[in-house]
Amino acid sequence: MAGTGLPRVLGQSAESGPGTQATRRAWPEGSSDSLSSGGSDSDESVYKVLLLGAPGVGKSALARIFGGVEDGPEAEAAGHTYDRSIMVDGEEASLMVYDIWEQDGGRWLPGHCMAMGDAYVIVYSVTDKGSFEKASELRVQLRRARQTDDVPIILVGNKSDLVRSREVSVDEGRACAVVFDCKFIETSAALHHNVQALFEGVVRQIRLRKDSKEANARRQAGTRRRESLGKKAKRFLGRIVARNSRKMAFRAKSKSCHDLSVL
Ligand SMILES: Nc1nc2c(ncn2[C@@H]2O[C@H](COP(=O)(O)OP(=O)(O)OP(=O)(O)O)[C@@H](O)[C@H]2O)c(=O)[nH]1
Repeated sequence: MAGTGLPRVLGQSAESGPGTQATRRAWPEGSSDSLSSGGSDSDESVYKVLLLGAPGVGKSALARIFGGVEDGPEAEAAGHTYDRSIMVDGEEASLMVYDIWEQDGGRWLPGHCMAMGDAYVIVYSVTDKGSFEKASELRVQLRRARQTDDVPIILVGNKSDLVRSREVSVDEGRACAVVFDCKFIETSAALHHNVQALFEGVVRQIRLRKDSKEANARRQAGTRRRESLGKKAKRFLGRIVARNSRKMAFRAKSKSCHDLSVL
């Protein structure tokens, strides 16, 4: 991502609370994502994503990369909330990423943080076993706080570039994700490795649940409409063509925790 310069600030969000500043940006040029000048600003269409994790694991570093904010004075000015639209699977998604966990002297209450997210990214550092244990605790807390909600949770092992000081293996991270029924990815904020995949994965996980809920509701209501043979054939072909689309992903049965494009 380096070398492309800072993306243009496209707008400010009214959602940012006192002490925070939201920036709306787009992935830099040359990225596989399309640039966007921001989608709808209505609350329902903006997915709230909260970063949780022990201090120093790289939450802010990941959030800043998402927000397109470089380290330095601009990072200080950017605050803790980043608002941005990204294209995922040909469809625009607006995300509000909150890096507010245990920030601003505890102004943001943990209970509030646990209640407000449409998705959660629990970060630990692969160089810090303690932060890995903390991630498990947070997962348990989150499960308690959102018992009835099927809210997407992605466990992130950050600092994967620090190979020599690694304390948590990939297998341990993956096993933890399987036990806690969440998704898993390793990232390096320092190298910008997998950061884009992480946030795209967040969008896919939110969409998959939405699709799943809608399908269940339709089934329960018994409103499956009868389709003509032509329509059925068209739909079938459409599915084959859109193999990588979220609709196909939704149908995929895999429970693989490291594949962020399936449930
Ligand atoms: N080598 C390496 N260093 C990283 C990485 N991510 C973050 N860091 C460094 O780790 C330190 C802590 O990063 P932050 O992003 O401030 O961590 P945080 O989780 O937001 O910390 P708190 O604000 O205290 O909760 C900084 O010096 C970062 O430069 C990474 O992927 N690799």
